[in-house]
Amino acid sequence: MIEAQQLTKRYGEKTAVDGLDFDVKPGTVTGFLGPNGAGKSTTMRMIVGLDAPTSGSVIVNGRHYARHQAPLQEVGALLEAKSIHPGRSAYNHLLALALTHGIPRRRVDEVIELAGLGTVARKRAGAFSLGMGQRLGIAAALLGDPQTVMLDEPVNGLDPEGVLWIRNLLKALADEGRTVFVSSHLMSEMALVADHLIIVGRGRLLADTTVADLVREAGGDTVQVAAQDPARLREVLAGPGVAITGRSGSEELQVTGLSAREIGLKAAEHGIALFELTARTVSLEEAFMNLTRDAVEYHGSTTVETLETVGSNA
Ligand SMILES: Nc1ncnc2c1ncn2[C@@H]1O[C@H](COP(=O)(O)OP(=O)(O)OP(=O)(O)O)[C@@H](O)[C@H]1O
Repeated sequence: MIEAQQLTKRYGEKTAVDGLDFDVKPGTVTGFLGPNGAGKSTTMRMIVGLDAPTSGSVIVNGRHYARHQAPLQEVGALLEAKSIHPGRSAYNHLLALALTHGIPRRRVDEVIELAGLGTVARKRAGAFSLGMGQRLGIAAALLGDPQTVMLDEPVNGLDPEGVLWIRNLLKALADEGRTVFVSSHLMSEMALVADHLIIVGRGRLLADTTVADLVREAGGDTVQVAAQDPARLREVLAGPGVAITGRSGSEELQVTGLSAREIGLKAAEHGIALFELTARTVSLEEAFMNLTRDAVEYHGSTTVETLETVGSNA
């Protein structure tokens, strides 16, 4: 469990993290999202005591990181991959970490196996590809068999097989009851792996929600309908949990609370002709863009609207 209370970090004039309150709970994968410069890495650094908060606090498994007697056995973190002596082998790197933290030697072999590094474990880490370096960083994070695992951009540099491996690993860690906190810019990946999301922008909390709720709030469960007799269709669709909007005089309606299939069946039952029946799918990426549009620190020259137009023509 990670608990942040009014967590704040200022660097001179710059407020990198601004009064964050959130809990990361065990047993689920929690995604940590935000545009570039939103304060994710600074928050993660404060969680493991690499940066001190200007005010507020963050505790892991009930204590400040530095107060844990065996921190590697409490929190495993991947913050910067490849912060490894380039001349040392992966095995020796992990062994040195294990020996200095009271972790048995056999655990080194276990995490090497777990991270799929068996064939390269005796090679110099300096010659590792980005993906191998990520795997080694993850092996190091898991070395202490920690209750809380925190990974900053773990899929960065991994090939498709590696991405799948990470996805399964994160889910398995959460299924074992661990707290899993993971940042990524890859929304499609987050949609597949995370149950819960903490979203920040300009250091502030923008959302603490589930993937499903975020997508739903962005209009992800709306069905667009065009009918010959929209007034009659409104009557037959009305019911608990169903919301229908549409301009008066227009044959188009937007319906939430019913699937396209349910609407089609009801319309057929009452002999109402439909001209359109389209389930609106909103990706996590679109929902994220809607939420963070005003919090993006580094704007490119291409607007979201342009991207969407290009996408729909493709
Ligand atoms: N040591 C520092 N000194 C001054 N400013 C810093 C320092 N570290 C971070 N910042 C600033 O704090 C803000 C938050 O940075 P941070 O790296 O935490 O964001 P992030 O969400 O991890 O970004 P990214 O997605 O690009 O990795 C940025 O504006 C950054 O420039």
